[in-house]
Amino acid sequence: MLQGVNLACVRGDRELFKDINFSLDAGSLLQVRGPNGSGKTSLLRMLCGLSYPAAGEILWNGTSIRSLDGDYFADVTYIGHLSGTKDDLTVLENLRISSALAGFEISANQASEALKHMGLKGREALPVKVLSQGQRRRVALARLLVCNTTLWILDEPLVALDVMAVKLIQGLLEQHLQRGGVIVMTTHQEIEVTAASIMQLHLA
Ligand SMILES: Nc1ncnc2c1ncn2[C@@H]1O[C@H](COP(=O)(O)OP(=O)(O)OP(=O)(O)O)[C@@H](O)[C@H]1O
Repeated sequence: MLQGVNLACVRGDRELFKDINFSLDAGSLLQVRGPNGSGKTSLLRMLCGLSYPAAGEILWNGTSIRSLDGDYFADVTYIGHLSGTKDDLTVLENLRISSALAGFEISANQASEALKHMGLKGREALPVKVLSQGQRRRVALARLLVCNTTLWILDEPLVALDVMAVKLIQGLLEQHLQRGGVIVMTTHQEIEVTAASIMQLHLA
């Protein structure tokens, strides 16, 4: 499904990585690891099509993502390390608007259900600015419950989450993989996810 072929990344005058290769089939998870500044976020942004590799090619089902454009974006959910929530909008509005921007219009009821699942029942009408960091992260991650995409690209999804929320997200990741989804994620911590294939990519 997703292949990286001889990928290289240059930022400013630094080459962050080169000759990165991987191939992910349905049900596979790639965990990208490496020290701060090694290029994990840069790689994820490339895989989303938000930036171009300095060399190499990213293929989705055998076709370069450069030539797929909108068709590729419709298959991808990206949740960055900054949650991307809007402070002055309510929790409910944040989820509905971020979903709509990603191409999934959801009703207020669907959003409420997803937020309840994420442990945010009763907070739907609060502006996001009054939430804790972990609660903001939950709002961002609630998108995983309402999207219908094959490829999830997640930058540090577990940061700021408590033990229960980490378990919840790990459960969601597992379900996605069991359904034949593909996940690329960065995390500095160990993850407990059972999958047909879990690969690690270490950036230096
Ligand atoms: N547009 C840019 N111009 C110059 N340097 C950049 C640019 N974008 C990123 N960098 C640099 O590239 C390096 C890698 O950044 P990146 O965010 O990919 O690292 P990371 O591995 O995700 O780090 P962390 O673990 O701290 O999140 C950093 O030194 C960063 O400052």
